Amino acid sequence: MAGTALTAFSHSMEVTPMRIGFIGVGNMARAIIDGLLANKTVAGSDLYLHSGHIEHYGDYAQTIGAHVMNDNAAVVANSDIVVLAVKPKIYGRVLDVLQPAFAEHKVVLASIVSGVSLAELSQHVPAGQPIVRLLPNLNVKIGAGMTAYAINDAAEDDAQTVLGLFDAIGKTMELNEDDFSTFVALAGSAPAFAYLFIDAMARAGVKHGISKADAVRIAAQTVAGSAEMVLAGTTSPSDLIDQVCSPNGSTIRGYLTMEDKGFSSSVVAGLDATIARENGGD
Ligand SMILES: NC(=O)C1=CN([C@@H]2O[C@H](COP(=O)(O)OP(=O)(O)OC[C@H]3O[C@@H](n4cnc5c(N)ncnc54)[C@H](O)[C@@H]3O)[C@@H](O)[C@H]2O)C=CC1
Ligand SMILES: O=C(O)[C@@H]1CCC=N1
Repeated sequence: MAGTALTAFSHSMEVTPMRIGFIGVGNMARAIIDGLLANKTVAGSDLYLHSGHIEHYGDYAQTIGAHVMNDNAAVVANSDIVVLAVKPKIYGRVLDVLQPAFAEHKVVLASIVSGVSLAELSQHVPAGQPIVRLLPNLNVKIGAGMTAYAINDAAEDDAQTVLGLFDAIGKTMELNEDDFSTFVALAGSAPAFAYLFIDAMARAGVKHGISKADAVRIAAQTVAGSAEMVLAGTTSPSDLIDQVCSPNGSTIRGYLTMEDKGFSSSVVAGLDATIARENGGD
C-alpha cells in the first residue's frame, strides 16, 4: 500500500468520539488541535494535555476547554490515542518513563516526531504497542494539511481511529518509511518554502509601489489558485507554465530570468539540505 494516492476519506467523515492525549503542546500539536476543534471533529473536553511548562500552555488549554494533566503518564492513563509531539532529541527519554503506563492502558501511540522511525519508537515502548507514525504539516490548522503515515503490525486494527482524525484536517498518504525524509522536505517543511516564495513575490510588489499587505494578499491568492489548478486537473505544472507564457510575452521573460538566476536549482538544493538534515546530517 506504500506510495498509494491520497486516501479518499471525506472531510465530513464521522469520527467516533474518543479521548485524545497530547504529550507536548507546541506549534504542531496546537495546529492539529485547532484544526480538529474548528471542524468539530473533537471537542475540547475530549483532549488531555501535558507539556513542558504550564505557563506556556495553561491558558491555551483553558481557552479550548481541554483537561490539563499533571504528567505524561496521566495523559496515557486518560486517553485512547496519545499524540507524541515533543522534539526529536527528547522523545526517547519521554517514552522510557511511560513504559508502565503503556503496559497498563491500551492506547494507540501516534507519533509526529520527525525523523524517528517505527522501529526506533518501538524500542521505548512495551512489545505489541500499536504505533502510528505520522508527519503532518502546519496546514492541518485550517483543515488543509498533508500528512504521511506508516503503521506497525500491532496497529493494524486500531490505526483507522488515528487516521480518521488526520483525514478530517487534510489529506493523508501511506508512505514507505524510507521516503519520510523526502516527505518532510516536500510537505512538512515546505509551508516555510511556500511562505518564502509568497514573501519574495510581495517584496517585488512593494518595490513597484503596492503596499505589503495588498501584495501579500495578491501573491497568496495567486499561489493558492495555482495549487488548486494543479490538484483539480491532470495538466502538469510544466504544461500549465506553457499556458501562461504567451509567445514573445512578459511571462516568458520573467520565467527565463528566474531560471537564469537559479530558481529551480535553488529549490532543489534547499530540499536536498532539508533531506540531508532529516537523515542525520548537519
Ligand atoms: N512544526 C512543524 O511544522 C512540524 C513539526 N513536527 C514535529 O512535531 C514535534 C513538535 O514540533 P513543534 O511543535 O514544532 O515543537 P515545539 O517546540 O513548538 O513543541 C514541543 C513541545 O514539547 C514540550 N515539551 C518539552 N519537554 C516535554 C516533556 N518532557 N513532556 C511533554 N512535553 C514536553 C515543549 O514545552 C513544547 O511545548 C517535533 O518532533 C517535530 O519534528 C512534525 C511535522 C511538522
Ligand atoms: O524543522 C523541523 O525540524 C520540523 C520538521 C518538519 C517541520 N518542522
